[in-house]
Parts: sequence; structure tokens; C-alpha cells
Amino acid sequence: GEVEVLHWWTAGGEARAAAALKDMMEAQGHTWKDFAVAGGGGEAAMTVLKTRAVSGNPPAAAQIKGLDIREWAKLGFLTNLDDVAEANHWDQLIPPVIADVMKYEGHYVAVPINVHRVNWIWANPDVLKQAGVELPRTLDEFYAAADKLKAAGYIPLAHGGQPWQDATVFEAVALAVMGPEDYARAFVEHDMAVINSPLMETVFAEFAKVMSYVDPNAAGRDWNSATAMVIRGEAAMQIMGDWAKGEFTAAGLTPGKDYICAPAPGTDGEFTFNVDSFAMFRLNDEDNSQAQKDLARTILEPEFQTVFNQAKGSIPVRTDMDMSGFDACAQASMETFKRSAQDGGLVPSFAHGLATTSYVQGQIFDVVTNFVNSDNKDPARATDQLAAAIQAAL
Ligand SMILES: OC[C@H]1O[C@H](O)[C@H](O)[C@@H](O)[C@@H]1O
Repeated sequence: GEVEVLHWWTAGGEARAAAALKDMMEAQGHTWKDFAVAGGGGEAAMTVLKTRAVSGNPPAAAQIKGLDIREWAKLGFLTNLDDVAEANHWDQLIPPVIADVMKYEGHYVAVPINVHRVNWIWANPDVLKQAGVELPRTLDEFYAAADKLKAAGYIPLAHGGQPWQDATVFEAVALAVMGPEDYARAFVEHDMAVINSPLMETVFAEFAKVMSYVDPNAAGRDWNSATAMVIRGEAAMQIMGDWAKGEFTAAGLTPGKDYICAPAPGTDGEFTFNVDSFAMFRLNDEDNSQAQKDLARTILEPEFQTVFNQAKGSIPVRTDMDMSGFDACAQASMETFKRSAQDGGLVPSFAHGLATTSYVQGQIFDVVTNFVNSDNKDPARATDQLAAAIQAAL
């Protein structure tokens, strides 16, 4: 059969990972119809998907994540995967916090592919050494290191000026300042007492300081171009999810030697999770339905979980995987994922659609990006705007 797959994995490491799935489907005699829509974070891809779906011609599978999955299911677009899930023991293999996201009214309508950790900082060890600084573990250490890096002529923080990237850094600062409990109260439960508070003003104040170490040419830059600046040694650090590791891996670099990974400053032991998933659309063609089921089954198999996640930079979503073939960053990620799931340090990423609806997420993006682009950054005003914007979207 044929599977048409919509996704936004076009950067080096992303594309290498997607190719692994294509190869595995073709090895089973299926045809992979690639429908890649460029644009990190996936906003452009979602716009294209909506157009296709509304015109009654959705793809067989689409990269849909988090709370968006149940929005599409509610509209009747998605097919039931319970038969594949039962036959392959998904409920025993997938962490419940993730299995729930893949279900609508208790039925699987999507398959999870990986677990990305979002709260990472990546660094070039040679640049740090040149400037005589250590990789910062706290926000205050970050500012001290950034000042020395700037004085030594380096760009302290590589960044791309796009709303989802701004929100990714804002989210890491929010977790550092608020801790996982208040982070969840604000961005999952939308508790106005936490959103509209002096604590959130502190988040914006610290965020303004962090963003003051970004170079003036960042506007519109793609995330992987920012990672390339760290690889080339033009910039020292980047705060970004571990899809960035896919770029270091694609460049043949080794963690701990050519680059360093560490929890984003102030978030050690905590884990903001972002899970990629493919939602499966209703199909009329029997042959293609079988190919769709084979795609869902293949994605959760150990072989694919290993090949894909080693290239992509994420960790397997299955809890029974042997991690010995994975690099040190991935092993640290899996360890923190498992421990934080026990001790309350595991929170869903709002910047990547796992914590709230895309409507609320869009409102947060607007406030955060306007704050980044405003000359006079006023934390109190931004906090009021954030509270009003989220309230309006609830
Ligand atoms: O495009 C950048 C990143 O965007 C999203 O967060 C996706 O979940 C991730 O897979 C992708 O690599």
C-alpha cells in the first residue's frame, strides 16, 4: 500500500531520522509518499494540513502533537488504532502520561515516536575554554559567563528570532524561576493567581536578561542555523530542545568532546517533555489502511526506536529500551525522564504543544515575542498582557 506522511522534519538531523522510517516502510513493500513542509516548530505544516483536511484530502499520517490530537479526533478525522495497540502491547510499553495524549475517548488515534527534552543548553567547549568560563548551571552563572564570552568577542547565546524559539527559551527560564509545580499551575492549569503574579514578573525580567545576550541578526533565523553557529564556534551556547543534538550528530560530533549538553540553567533534574506523534487519518482504501497500520506498528518497534532516536536527538518512548547504544546526552535524558516522572520534575512543554491548546499557545507566543521585540521591556506590563491573553483563550 501507500502512506502519505505529512511532517516538518527538513533540517539535517530531522531529515536523516525521517529517512529511517521511509526505508523501513519501503523494506516492507509499501510506498512512502513524503509530504515535508519546512518550518521548525511545525506552524507552516499545520496550516497546510488544515487546508488538505478541509478539502477532504488529508494525508494518511500527519505529525500532530499534544492536545491538538484530540481536537482532530473530535472533528472525526482520525482512525482507531486499538487493534495495532493491543496486538503490540502499547499500554505496557508507553508511559501513561504519554499514552493518554495519544488517545481520544480511551481509543488510540495516534502513535508516539519519541520523547524530546526541551530544557537543554548546548555549548562549544573550545569557545568556553577560550573565554575561561564553565558551562553555567544557574541563571546567575549564565549571566557571568555570557559577560566574559561577550568580552572575548563571542556571541554568548545563539538564537533564532521566531515565536516558537522565543517561547522555547522563555519556557526554560520560567521553569528555572518557578519550579515544576508553579510552571504546571501557570501553563497547564492556567491558574491566574500564578500567571498574574510577581513570580511571573521575575520570569519576564530574567528572560529579558537572557535574551540580551543574543546577537542583533537573530530575527527570523532558523533554529538549526543557530546550532550551526555553536558548531562553528561563532557562538558559545544555545538553549534548545534535543532536536539540536540531531545537528551535532549529523555533523559527526561527539558529546563531551566536540560539544557539551546540560540542563538549561536552573533546571537540573527537571524535564520539559515534547513528544512527536503521527495521527492516522480515516482512509477508504483497504490496501493503504494496512500500510497505515504497518506504519503505526513499525514506529513502536525497538529497531525503529533505536535508529530514529539516535539520529533525531530524542530518546525512545518505549520504557524497555536498552540505552547502551545511545550517547551520553541521551542516557542522561532517559535517566532524568524516569526520575523526574517519579519526583514531580516532569512537565509538558507548552512551547511545543504538550501543555495546552494551540489557541492558548498562540496567545502566549504573541506576548512573549512582542516582549522580545520591544525596546522597553516591562515585566509588569508583559505579565498583565499574558494573563489577559490566556484568559481570553480559555
Ligand atoms: O523543528 C524543530 C522541532 O519542532 C518540534 O518541536 C518537533 O516536535 C521536533 O520534532 C522538531 O525537531
